[in-house]
Amino acid sequence: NEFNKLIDHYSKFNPSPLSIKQFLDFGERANPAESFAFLRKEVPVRLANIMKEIELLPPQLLKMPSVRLVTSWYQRSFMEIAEFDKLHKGTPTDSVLSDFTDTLTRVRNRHNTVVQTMAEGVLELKQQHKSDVSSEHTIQYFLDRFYMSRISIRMLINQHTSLFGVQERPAGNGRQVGVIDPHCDITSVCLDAYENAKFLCDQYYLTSPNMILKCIPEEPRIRIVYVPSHLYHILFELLKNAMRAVVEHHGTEADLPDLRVLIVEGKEDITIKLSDLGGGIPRSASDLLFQYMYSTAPEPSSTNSAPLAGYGYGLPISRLYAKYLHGDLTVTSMEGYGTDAHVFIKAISKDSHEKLPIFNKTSSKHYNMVIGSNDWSSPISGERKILSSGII
Ligand SMILES: N#Cc1c[nH]c2ncccc12
Repeated sequence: NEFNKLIDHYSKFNPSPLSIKQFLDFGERANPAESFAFLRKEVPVRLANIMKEIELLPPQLLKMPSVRLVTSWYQRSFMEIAEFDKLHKGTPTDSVLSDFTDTLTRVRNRHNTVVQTMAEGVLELKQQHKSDVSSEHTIQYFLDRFYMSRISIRMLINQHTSLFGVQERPAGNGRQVGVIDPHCDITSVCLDAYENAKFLCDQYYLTSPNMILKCIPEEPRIRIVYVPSHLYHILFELLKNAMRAVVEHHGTEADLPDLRVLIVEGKEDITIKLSDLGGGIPRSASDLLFQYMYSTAPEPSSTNSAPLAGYGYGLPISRLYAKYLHGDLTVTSMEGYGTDAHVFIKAISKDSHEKLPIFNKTSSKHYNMVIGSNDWSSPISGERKILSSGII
């Protein structure tokens, strides 16, 4: 039908990753018509690419009420924006431009609860079906790409609406270009995140660890071209987890060991190390911190759910924010001692391009991949070999 033909049409195009420099140039030129000309095609292309992957999900997940709801939001948003691409070729009038910006705002608001709604879908699946290794792999692979796609589309929308939208949002220090700060001061974002995580920690535990922050070099202050709200999200999540570990390991009456944050400016990478003496977790558990299937647990009752409770989806999503501009996030624990989290950010803005999922044969292979038998020994000895022709 018309809808599927449109999805197939736009999914044939690869998403076009923008560099931070291009975002800045778009912003400094402040030309809404140029932004419109790019977005009216690029947003449907990115939506169609991820919608083709949604179709490849295990049927039992697709049937979940929450997943059906999210899928309906994507379909409606795709049609609304593809409409502009179809109807308004050439230079847009002012009213078309303001309608487009309003539509982008409506789309962004429609999708505000996508993360928790998908988590509910994963929970529904876990409660109705016994999860197996290959569907866990498929869901992990899909959700990383699905949430990365969502981060990238919301970035495009936020950049356009903050530059050209009616509600003047003079965010940040007034020198921001849209949602980007060309001189983002890492130390001040870190102090903001610490103050807010400390507030939550004090509110729940009536105590919280101090933070010692060190920069190398100390002067001049380390600044990057970055999206402050992304950096804040990452650091807030890591600081909450570190505080929770320290208070729960030492107890609320103890003299708590400080959190230590070290920010180092290298030629290629800027690294933020966040160390705590919160007793760490065993290696067997540290991979699980980033597993969506593992991190999805029934919501604890609202009364006793500690604001720092659970690791939820905060860590996997924080890692995606770091990866979005070709950085990374790792968590390394020494059980019985504490944990180091590292956030890696590209130091050179010309190395900062969006990292986007692409729907193609390679990505499709992940959805019908059956995890074969083990090619490494496991504790159970004497396992029989299984060949395609049967048991030997
Ligand atoms: N992110 C993060 C963490 C930072 N410290 C931690 N301790 C135990 C488990 C997770 C963490």
